[in-house]
Amino acid sequence: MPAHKSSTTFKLSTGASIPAVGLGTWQSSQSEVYDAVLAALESGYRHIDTAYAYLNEEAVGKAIKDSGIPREQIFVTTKLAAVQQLDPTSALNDSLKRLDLDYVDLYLMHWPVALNPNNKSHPLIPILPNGDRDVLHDFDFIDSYKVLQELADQGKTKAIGVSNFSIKNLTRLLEHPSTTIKPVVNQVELHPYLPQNELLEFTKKHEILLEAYSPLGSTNSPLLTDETIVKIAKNHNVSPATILISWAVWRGTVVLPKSVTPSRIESNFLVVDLTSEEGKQLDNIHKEKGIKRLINPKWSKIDVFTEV
Ligand SMILES: NC(=O)C1=CN([C@@H]2O[C@H](COP(=O)(O)OP(=O)(O)OC[C@H]3O[C@@H](n4cnc5c(N)ncnc54)[C@H](OP(=O)(O)O)[C@@H]3O)[C@@H](O)[C@H]2O)C=CC1
Ligand SMILES: O=C1Nc2ccccc2C1=O
Repeated sequence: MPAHKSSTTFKLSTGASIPAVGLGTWQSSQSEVYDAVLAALESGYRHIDTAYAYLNEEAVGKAIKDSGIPREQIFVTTKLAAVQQLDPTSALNDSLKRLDLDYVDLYLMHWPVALNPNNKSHPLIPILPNGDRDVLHDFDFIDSYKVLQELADQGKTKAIGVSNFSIKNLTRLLEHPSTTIKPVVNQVELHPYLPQNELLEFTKKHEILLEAYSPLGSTNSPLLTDETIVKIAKNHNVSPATILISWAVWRGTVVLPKSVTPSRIESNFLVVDLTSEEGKQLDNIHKEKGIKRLINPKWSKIDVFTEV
């Protein structure tokens, strides 16, 4: 089949459906994101990924409303920022107000880390005089996850999940006696230079869906000129981005390409059917190129991606 609009949905462990391709909105300003969300919804997207930390929830919500598409047909995710970890209830209430929605479909803990909300040096990333992030080292993500469960019980979010969780942190969360609602997804960086094979196997076993962030390699991506990806794209007469998005869906992960460019928003909603040979070639790129993690903020002494 030639390139076609994505119609794949996955099932969350709650039973709800989630469209495989969603629009990413990190680094999309309020004015850009309004047009981007409208263009995406017009192209057929029904899944938008935002976060308090992206400072664009108002415009995302306004575009959803102005699109005229019934609310229940759009899957909306927002996230609890590190600086909000001590009060998830107020954080979600405030996000819902900014989005002008009664509920979100998915609320994610953005990072397994808390930053000091009383340090006013920066509204999102407070820093200490030595320049380190003002991390609350006594914080335990188990405590804020308990509150996320209450928010799900209250219906303010249809589902809860996590982001940037390692196997070690997921295991601890799943095994903790206070965990009564499993996270439905783990949103992590995922592309051929960081295929996350062990995490994918682990999450499949636990019925947790992986969501691929920075699937195109984020800003100034080396993936878009990678010779294997370019060759497969030429075979299908599509852009390298379409191959990266198709590969993510082929592996059974949600994929969240960001764009504020109308033509890219439209083409990023297209997928092609990869042959198993092409899928394997994409799976194997990291063996030659090495593993490259693009997003790894410094959380003072904490390395959120360390497995030991
Ligand atoms: N949970 C988390 O911690 C994180 C979540 N995310 C989520 O994942 C989303 C995607 O990740 P992100 O880091 O934004 O990066 P992406 O991998 O989606 O890449 C976005 C970049 O690629 C460009 N681009 C988009 N489409 C194409 C195309 N078809 N051809 C060439 N270039 C293209 C965009 O430019 P332009 O916009 O100018 O078109 C932008 O510069 C985020 O927006 C956010 O929603 C991201 C990082 C961390
Ligand atoms: O969504 C995010 N994108 C990022 C990029 C760099 C550091 C943190 C983040 C996010 O939380």
